[in-house]
Amino acid sequence: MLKLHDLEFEPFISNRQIEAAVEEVAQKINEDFSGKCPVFLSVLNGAYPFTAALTQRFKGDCEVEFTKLKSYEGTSSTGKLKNLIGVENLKDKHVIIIEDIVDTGNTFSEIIKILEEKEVASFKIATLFYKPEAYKKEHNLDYVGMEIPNKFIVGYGLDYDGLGRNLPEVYQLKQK
Ligand SMILES: O=P(O)(O)OC[C@H]1O[C@H](OP(=O)(O)OP(=O)(O)O)[C@H](O)[C@@H]1O
Ligand SMILES: Nc1nc2[nH]cnc2c(=O)[nH]1
Repeated sequence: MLKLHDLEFEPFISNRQIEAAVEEVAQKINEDFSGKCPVFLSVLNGAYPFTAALTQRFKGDCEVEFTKLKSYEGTSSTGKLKNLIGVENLKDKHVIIIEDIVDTGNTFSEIIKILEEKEVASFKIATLFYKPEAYKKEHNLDYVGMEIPNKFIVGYGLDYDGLGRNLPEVYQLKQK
């Protein structure tokens, strides 16, 4: 059992399972981007462990950039999105957006809108976790580590009001 602030969480996905999912995504990206020099665009804060694990497995030249856009407060999506920072110099680049999780898809679709204005050569999305039951958008997700049920999770980059990002495994909110 894990307690963060006022909430209790229970173990859900082991570090081993996460590593296996990262490996699978990395293999596909290596196949698709062989001989190319993609820009991995990591969406802070949550994507930092996935970004490190994924980019270290990339065989070849690549760039790694970081961007930030906030949409979540507490345990539910607020739907209010802020601006994207750090996306200069992407013109004519092959961009792979790295997310820790795609939930409603609001964050991802906002990023797409902004990238389309940046005249990138192409873009794909790689997300470690995906909640198909919560996803409200049409856009196809290119690389998905793991599909999960529509439950609030923490760990491996994901936080509950600032806590839990450092955990090497993932926990889910405990049912009351
Ligand atoms: O698909 P959505 O419903 O938009 O949710 C996904 C987003 O929520 C989390 O970010 P958050 O805004 O909590 O910021 P953080 O990564 O700094 O915790 C996560 O990292 C995704 O970017
Ligand atoms: N910590 C956390 N952030 C999220 N952002 C979107 N979905 C989630 C989730 O399940 N957990």
